[in-house]
Amino acid sequence: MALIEIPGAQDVPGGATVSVTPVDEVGLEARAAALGTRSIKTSSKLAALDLAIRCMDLTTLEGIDTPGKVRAMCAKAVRPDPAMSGIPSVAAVCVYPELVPTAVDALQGTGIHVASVAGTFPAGLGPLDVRLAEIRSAVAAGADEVDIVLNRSAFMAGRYREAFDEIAASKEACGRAHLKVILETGELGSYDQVRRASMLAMLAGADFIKTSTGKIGTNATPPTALCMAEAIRDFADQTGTAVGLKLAGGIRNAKQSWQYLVLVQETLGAEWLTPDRFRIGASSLLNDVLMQIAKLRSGTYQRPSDFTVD
Ligand SMILES: O=C[C@H](O)COP(=O)(O)O
Repeated sequence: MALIEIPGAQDVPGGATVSVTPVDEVGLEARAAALGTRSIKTSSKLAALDLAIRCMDLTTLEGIDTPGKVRAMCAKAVRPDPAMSGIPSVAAVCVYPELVPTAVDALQGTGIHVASVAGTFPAGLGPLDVRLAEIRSAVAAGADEVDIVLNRSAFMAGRYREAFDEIAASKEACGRAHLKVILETGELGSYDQVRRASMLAMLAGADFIKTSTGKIGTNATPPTALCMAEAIRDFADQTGTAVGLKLAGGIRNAKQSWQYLVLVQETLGAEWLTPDRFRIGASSLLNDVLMQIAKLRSGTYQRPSDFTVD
């Protein structure tokens, strides 16, 4: 059982030195595959899809995003399908800092959170003072949640203290806003590194750990999600602190979302299946979830053209 060696980590309020056990790659992939084949009853599927919407960060992170596009997305976040009764609102919308004021204005009074990718997303390699200023500015504009990217350059070079200190500084810059730390697991190279990065981010103060930016070829995968969920479980066991899990990148269909819900329930328990502890970040998932709900309710498929664009 190896320890992350972060000088002074014991001084982090509420923190402790956290052990990092090596990951059994074969066993992890086998467990993730087995969880993915669990059959779910129709009534449970409807409940799972309702939960997937309530835990969704409806996202647009394109260079061509406009206030008009964000306003339309916010309307969909509040009422995902005005034609169907009983469809909940999503948990949050996620936008670039530039568009936070638009989202805040559009969502006023709805209870839907505004999340923003601050800190020179998606590389997260701008000067630290620039990254921290961007975080403060997004929060000042009304962001409730900030998604930053782990400094993989420092982490992969073994400069754990630097990566840790940057997350801790970002947490401080967030003030009242919640901090999500994107590990960009597709670039970390091994499950051991995913587990180490998860532990480091949690120890540094992350409120959520998140798989991916959605900007590289490898996004959230079931084994990676399982690896992070197990790290969260072990961190909670060792420190008493419950950190949330956000799965993001390439989650496009309802089946993926209920498979991930099963994985989280089986690993972390039902108490993690709330928007406070679980999120799915997605730009193109909501319509498939709505289509599956309509199909399960009526027995027939609707056409994609019956829904507004995600
Ligand atoms: O944080 C969320 C991701 O950027 C969304 O990725 P996606 O566009 O593949 O759904």
